[in-house]
Amino acid sequence: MKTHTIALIAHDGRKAEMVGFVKDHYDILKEMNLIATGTTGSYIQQTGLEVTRKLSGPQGGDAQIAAMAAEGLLKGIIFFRDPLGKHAHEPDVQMLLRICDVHNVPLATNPATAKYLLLGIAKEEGIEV
Ligand SMILES: O=C(CO)COP(=O)(O)O
Repeated sequence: MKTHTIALIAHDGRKAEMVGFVKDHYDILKEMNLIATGTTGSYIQQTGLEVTRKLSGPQGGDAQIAAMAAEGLLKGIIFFRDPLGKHAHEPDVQMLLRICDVHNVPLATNPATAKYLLLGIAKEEGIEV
């Protein structure tokens, strides 16, 4: 049974990067329960991975994932933010980042860090990589 859940989120300007990252780390990710914001999740599903989709970010998806982090339900979050874009739901984005720090939830905001996050979780959980 998969006991480790991670959340995947990407802003529009970084969705292609997220899909590439997911394809590159398919074998580790398929051993984990995946949660994603709505649109990011539909892209990830196209790679063949199973993912539970929450609401789209602007509709409250970041807030739903933050709630899961606060409840201790997530091993980590990979959130490829667009550092150059402006978002109507920026307060939700900031809230998610803050909740990760409050509850010491591993958070990666770029592929280089996300790789180490996945490798760390895999090692801790005894997943062969
Ligand atoms: O807006 C997002 C994160 O803040 C992502 O939401 P979507 O995956 O629905 O595009």
